[in-house]
Amino acid sequence: MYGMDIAAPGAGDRLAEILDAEDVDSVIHFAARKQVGESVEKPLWYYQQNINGMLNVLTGMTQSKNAKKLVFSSSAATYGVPPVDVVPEDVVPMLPINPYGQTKLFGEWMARACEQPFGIRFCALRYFNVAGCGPVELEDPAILNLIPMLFDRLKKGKAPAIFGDDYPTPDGTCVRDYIHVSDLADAHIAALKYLDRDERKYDAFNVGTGEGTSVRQIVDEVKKVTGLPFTEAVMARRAGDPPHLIGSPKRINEELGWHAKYDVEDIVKSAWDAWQANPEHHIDVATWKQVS
Ligand SMILES: O=c1ccn([C@@H]2O[C@H](COP(=O)(O)OP(=O)(O)O[C@H]3O[C@H](CO)[C@H](O)[C@H](O)[C@H]3O)[C@@H](O)[C@H]2O)c(=O)[nH]1
Repeated sequence: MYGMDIAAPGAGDRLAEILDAEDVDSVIHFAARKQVGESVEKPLWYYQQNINGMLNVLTGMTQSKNAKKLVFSSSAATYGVPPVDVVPEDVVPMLPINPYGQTKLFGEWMARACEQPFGIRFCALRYFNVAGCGPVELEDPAILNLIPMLFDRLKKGKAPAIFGDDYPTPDGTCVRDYIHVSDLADAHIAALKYLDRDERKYDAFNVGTGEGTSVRQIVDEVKKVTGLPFTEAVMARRAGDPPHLIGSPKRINEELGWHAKYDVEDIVKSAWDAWQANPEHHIDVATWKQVS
């Protein structure tokens, strides 16, 4: 294990040394800032973090002897507000509506530009909304996305928040395509195998299910799974949120042979099991009361 700030000056040179010392042939670049709302508040910091991070990863790879395969964590946020309900990879125009999505789209361009001159083999996985947990020991302790944010409010006895219910969607709340983190992990293995092929038709894949779930439906699932008798609160919209974002999995199904195995119930249940297994997060369901 090597620790480093991938966005810091000189990180590319240091990375090249590590890649060669360990004889690495493939890189999965996960390290980035990923909060849509925060990116709207701090755009320059997002550009600094995510673009410099990608620049340094590519610098390290181009300088190294063997590290020429790259799987990049891209995002559904690259699509902005797509003109179709279920978005395929080749939809145009791609117009991200927040700095986070812009950094991911630009990251794809940067990697693509390095293919021909440096022999980088690249593929972008455009994650839709990753949630849930595999083994409970691998819980993501960060409270940065909808399901952990709902649990966190419950832990504090507060009403879980719905950010806006006046969107042009069936129940007025934002619709997303939720993908289990274990399915996402499998998609990376499939992508690495794909990069071994000399003939590759595509370099970007949605990691989605083609199914949309609204924030209110997730809240209802949380009620069912936790058994907690809470009342949610509707708050103001959050800046930078598209009304709906659902990914077509057709390309990744056909080209990579990847299919999602888990549904939204599995996602919420596995997230809750991991939350409850963590002593710092655990909620005593029998005595729980909503205080505000
Ligand atoms: O307490 C909360 C938290 C979130 N939301 C809503 O729930 C939806 C999902 O929000 P998340 O923050 O969980 O996820 P995002 O859709 O904003 O973003 C996620 O998916 C994106 C792609 O769609 C990016 O990949 C990004 O990194 C990833 O966090 C949004 O409508 C958001 O407004 C609430 O209503 N209440």
